[in-house]
Amino acid sequence: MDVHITRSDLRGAARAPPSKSYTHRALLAAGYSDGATVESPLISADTRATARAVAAFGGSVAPARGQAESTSEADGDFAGADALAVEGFGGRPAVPDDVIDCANSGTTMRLVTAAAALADGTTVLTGDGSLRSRPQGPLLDALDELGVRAESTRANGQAPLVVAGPLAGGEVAIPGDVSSQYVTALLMAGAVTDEGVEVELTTDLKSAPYVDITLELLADFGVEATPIDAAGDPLDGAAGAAGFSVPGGQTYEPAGGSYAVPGDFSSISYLLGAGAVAAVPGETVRIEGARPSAQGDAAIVEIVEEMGAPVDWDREAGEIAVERADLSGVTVDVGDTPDLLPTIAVLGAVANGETRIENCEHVRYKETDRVAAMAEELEKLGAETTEEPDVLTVHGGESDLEGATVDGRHDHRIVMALSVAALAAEGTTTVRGAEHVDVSFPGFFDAMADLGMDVERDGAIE
Ligand SMILES: O=C(O)C1=C[C@@H](OP(=O)(O)O)[C@@H](O)[C@H](O)C1
Ligand SMILES: C=C(OP(=O)(O)O)C(=O)O
Repeated sequence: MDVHITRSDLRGAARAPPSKSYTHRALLAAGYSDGATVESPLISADTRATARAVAAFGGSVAPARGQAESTSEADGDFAGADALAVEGFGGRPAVPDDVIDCANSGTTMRLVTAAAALADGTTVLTGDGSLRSRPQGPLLDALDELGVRAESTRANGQAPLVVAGPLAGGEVAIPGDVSSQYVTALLMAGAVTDEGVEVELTTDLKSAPYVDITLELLADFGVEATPIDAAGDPLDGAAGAAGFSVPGGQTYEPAGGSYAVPGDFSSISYLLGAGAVAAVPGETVRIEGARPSAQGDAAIVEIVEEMGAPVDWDREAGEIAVERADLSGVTVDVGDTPDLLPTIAVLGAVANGETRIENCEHVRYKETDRVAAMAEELEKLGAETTEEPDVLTVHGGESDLEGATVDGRHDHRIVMALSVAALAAEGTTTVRGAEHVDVSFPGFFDAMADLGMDVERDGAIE
């Protein structure tokens, strides 16, 4: 689907969709339990992939409330559901009847690979072309070190993957600079092994707040896991950890049998960015569903403020109000917040002066190489950029952005970030592949149109 966006001013309120990261973990944690309800889950292409995996392991996921009448439960679409009832597989995944298709979702593939290692038999995992090009090698090596058969069918560290358990637990070393999802995967599975798992990091951990999300969610499901320093002493959070320890033989069980998913700050970044570049002067764009949680991407609030836009975050009400302003360039380290890179790059293209996005090498291992994608697509809109292996510099203010046809690169975040850029570009911008917003923010264009974005959509949703 192409969308055609014409420069427009925004006003009013939008609701943040529920967090993708928390929804994946909550569905799988409920799968590891004897059953639980996941309240206000994100219903999207990626989280449906995790729901399918839970079902493949012998659990089930069904709408508990709010299911649209036109949607049958059996097709796993869950459209309109505002709670999902999960029947768990009780810590012992069954051997799946079929290949598990993780579609476009890296989180699903990593978390489900470690879950598959618990099964007494063989699981095969695959995904779409993007996912089959992303790195899985460090997780496969870790599982192999723990005595599980874990292979890439093409022997290139990429899916399709073959995993044959069962995993008993043990000690394992893994790099932390490719994906934090490997650590999350080992901790979630490690809790139900006989021996528990000790993970030693062989490099610094990137994307550390995502492991904090995992630790927070595990605690809410009654599961203990601890970041440790080099001496093996416990730490408060994942930042600076030398490793992690999760005792085995634990049971997943959320208090009261249910778990509520908070709003998604990566998704909020587009709404906030849109307000900062395109709110009607003197008015605000308001974002609801923005309660604090462990999400590192909440840093977008400070970044937008530092760039010069007035922002008011009422944490208790979970509401952020933003005004448009003349933005100035900033230097941001995205080691902890890789998913913010496309949004910050767009804000940098609209701002005056240079925006340096540092420590971003791991942002190249996502749905696409997002460093190169943003550098190249923003240039089509007239921005100047410089790309180094781990730094993206956007030279803002050189000239006004001009509408053009840009490629969303089959990547939801590139599509949404470029759509925000289009709000500030002269004339009309066409964003190709806009249907990919379905991965994390299916209602993105509806929310933007409600705020006043002049957007026309054409072509069937694939
Ligand atoms: O665990 C998670 O939910 C995620 C972790 C991050 O990936 P990496 O740890 O691979 O950087 C992030 O980019 C991804 O969107 C979601
Ligand atoms: C990289 C992302 O997700 P995943 O790793 O789950 O594909 C993302 O949502 O930006």
